[in-house]
Amino acid sequence: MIQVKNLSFWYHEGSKILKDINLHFDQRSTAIIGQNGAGKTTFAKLLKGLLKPCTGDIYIQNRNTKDTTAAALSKQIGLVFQNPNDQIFKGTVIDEVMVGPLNVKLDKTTAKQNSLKALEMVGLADQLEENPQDLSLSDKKLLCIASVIAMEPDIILFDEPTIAQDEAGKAKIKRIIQSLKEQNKLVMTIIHDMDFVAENFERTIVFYQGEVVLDGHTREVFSHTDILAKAQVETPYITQLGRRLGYTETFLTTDEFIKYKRNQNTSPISGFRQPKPFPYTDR
Ligand SMILES: Nc1ncnc2c1ncn2[C@@H]1O[C@H](COP(=O)(O)OP(=O)(O)OP(=O)(O)O)[C@@H](O)[C@H]1O
Repeated sequence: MIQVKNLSFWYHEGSKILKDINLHFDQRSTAIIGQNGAGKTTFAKLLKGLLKPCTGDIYIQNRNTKDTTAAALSKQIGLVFQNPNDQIFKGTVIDEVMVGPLNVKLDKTTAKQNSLKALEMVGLADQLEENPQDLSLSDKKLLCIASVIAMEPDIILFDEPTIAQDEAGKAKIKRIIQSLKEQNKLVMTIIHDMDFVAENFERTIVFYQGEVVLDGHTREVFSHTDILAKAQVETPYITQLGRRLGYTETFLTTDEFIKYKRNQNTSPISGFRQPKPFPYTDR
């Protein structure tokens, strides 16, 4: 789906933001993580074609981003910005979502059908005539997701989808991501929410000071606590809890941890005594 070859990028000569990145993206859902300023958003803008490599090349479904524009790549790759206000221009929800499909030259009927389908998917189908500026921040983010989905790109890249979302909002985004995966889309995200990464993404890539320091299955990546600490990235809460309890396993979800505990007869922590069942009998 995407090939990144020897990519380097700088905004100002002499201060490299991305350093000789080589990556290949297949269908696996992928999270890109790393401390503030590691170069993640810059990388996303390069993938979308909004910035061009200073050296090296990026191929989106075999199209070199240097030979095309971000607008022309819209059928291949859609970027949902971190701040919805960067992406909202129209006076009604339905008009806002139709901007993208019309720009990629879909006829009006198909553009409307795609937009209604996308709004249904994000749960905003009953607010077609609302002014986007009157929506909550959480719904504005869902609107921006719908605007990208309506263009039907094969690759959807989210920048911090869970910011400003409460638990219900996160659950909605989880369902949207799941549904996109079922449609064989490549779903990628830049994100600081490690619990969300662990629960939803098969592959994780860690950026540190413009370089890729870890790349692999999410469980494997979160098992490298030493490299993650150096890259100033926390592991998910449940992974930390498992480690602090003395387990060598890398747990990714609470359900996994509970299942493991239920199947286990003895605690691996030396000297740890299982609590005696009630009523206590040794007094
Ligand atoms: N338009 C720009 N001009 C100059 N420098 C920039 C520009 N945009 C970003 N930078 C710098 O590039 C570096 C990487 O920024 P980038 O936003 O890509 O990091 P990030 O990993 O996405 O960070 P965060 O997690 O805080 O969003 C930072 O040092 C930032 O200050």
